[in-house]
Amino acid sequence: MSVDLDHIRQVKAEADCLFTAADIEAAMDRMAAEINATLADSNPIVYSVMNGGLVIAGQLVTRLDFPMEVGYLHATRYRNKLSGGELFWKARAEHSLVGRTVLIVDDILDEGHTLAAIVEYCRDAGASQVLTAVLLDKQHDRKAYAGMRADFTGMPVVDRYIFGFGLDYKGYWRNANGIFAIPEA
Ligand SMILES: O=P(O)(O)OC[C@H]1O[C@H](OP(=O)(O)OP(=O)(O)O)[C@H](O)[C@@H]1O
Ligand code: HPA
Repeated sequence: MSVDLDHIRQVKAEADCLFTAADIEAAMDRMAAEINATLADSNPIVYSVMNGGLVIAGQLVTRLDFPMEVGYLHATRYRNKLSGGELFWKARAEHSLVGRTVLIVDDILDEGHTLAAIVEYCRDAGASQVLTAVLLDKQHDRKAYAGMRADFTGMPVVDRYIFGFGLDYKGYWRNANGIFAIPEA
């Protein structure tokens, strides 16, 4: 499928910056302090949820100062589209999860179906404790279940389609160093 790069560039040029790189750094510092205080003695496996979790997970783990294993899970619900569908698994855990503490790191808790399914999968695979960390928690009442929250959250974000710092717009701009919202129609 061909991509109109002029359109991709235009979306970035016209987007609203919701959080700067400095805002994100500060949020990751706060998250890391909480995670260091909570998980230091748990010998966890820390999983990035690909693709969106790649950027936050990479930068978060360097702030964590205790022994851990790291890896990735790949589950996608949006598949480069602007609204979510059925969860599609591309890669499951390589480690045995039996008796382990698992920390799942993702870019965003939006409706939460992705994280809910991953948590259920880790529990079913025998993990003794499954915790979740997200950079952003989108504010709306469409969560997978009422009151759903991650165990560690960086920042709340408004209910708009956003990109940057792992989040994509049509597969692009995961590399944008900030959180941006496409203009409202
Ligand atoms: O809370 P939800 O409504 O389930 O949405 C959150 C998920 O959606 C995005 O992934 P996506 O399916 O777009 O795949 P990607 O990580 O490859 O972008 C994001 O990275 C989360 O994993
Ligand atoms: O707002 C979003 N932007 C990009 N990817 C997403 N996945 C869930 N919500 C979003």
